[in-house]
Amino acid sequence: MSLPPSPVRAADIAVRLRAVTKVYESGVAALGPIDVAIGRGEFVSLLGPSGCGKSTALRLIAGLAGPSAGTVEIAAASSETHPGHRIGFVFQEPTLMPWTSVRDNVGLPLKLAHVTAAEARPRVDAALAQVGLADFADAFPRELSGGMKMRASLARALVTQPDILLMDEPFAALDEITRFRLNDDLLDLWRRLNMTVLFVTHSVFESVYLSQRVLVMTARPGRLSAEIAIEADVRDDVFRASPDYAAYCRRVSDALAPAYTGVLAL
Ligand SMILES: Nc1ncnc2c1ncn2[C@@H]1O[C@H](COP(=O)(O)OP(=O)(O)OP(=O)(O)O)[C@@H](O)[C@H]1O
Repeated sequence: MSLPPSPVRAADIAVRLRAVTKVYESGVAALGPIDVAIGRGEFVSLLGPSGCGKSTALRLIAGLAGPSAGTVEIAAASSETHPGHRIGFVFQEPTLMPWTSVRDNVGLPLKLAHVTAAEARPRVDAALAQVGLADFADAFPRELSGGMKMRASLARALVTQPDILLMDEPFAALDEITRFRLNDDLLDLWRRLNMTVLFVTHSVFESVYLSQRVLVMTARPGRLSAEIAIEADVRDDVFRASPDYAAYCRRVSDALAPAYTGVLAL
């Protein structure tokens, strides 16, 4: 089903996909056609069944792969608020180098960009402080809990001061309490750092809690089937327990249900 034009105004668009499709060399039609616009500073979740092309969509936006058809447009960053990279990427696995410290892991993107050690040090310290890991700079990944590893992975994405943060099911492997805490910390970072966030998740509850807009995808090849605005200014335990939250979760679940029709029979 094609959606009506996005409510996002053209001048405020950070990411726009026009008629994007992705067919892998294996012949798998993974995505699209898909048309979507993400506003500057928006927090948008992408929700859909396993294998519907969510990660593919993120990879196309990050430029890690090219579309088979259509265009992916990334707006220029505001150089004042985001002097660094355009895009940061947080993967489902923390993918930290086990043989070196948290500090070196977080500083890797700067090292790869040939930033001097003296210049990198305060930026790494700032990123670690942003995710609450200031006291663990010299620790090794094996000394960190799952949630702390994910914080380190988040810091590694933030160290380049991206204005678009792509997150691919980052909290899926964490226990619920840790996940809730990271959800709150992520929202806090999003507000403070003025980032555009595109967040992939399987969780209806997580998508409603975090997002201003939830984009629901069909089964593969993933297309957008619904777009649900979550109109709640405050996201906290009160919101999580509210009738509004439950109603939004119901709406998103209902929108998602058709995508699973037939999937279990495959
Ligand atoms: N590099 C690749 N080469 C061939 N096929 C691929 C490649 N990457 C992904 N696919 C296929 O494309 C489809 C979409 O994959 P993708 O990882 O984008 O889905 P997803 O929605 O993120 O899945 P999940 O929720 O399980 O992580 C799947 O059928 C997958 O097997």
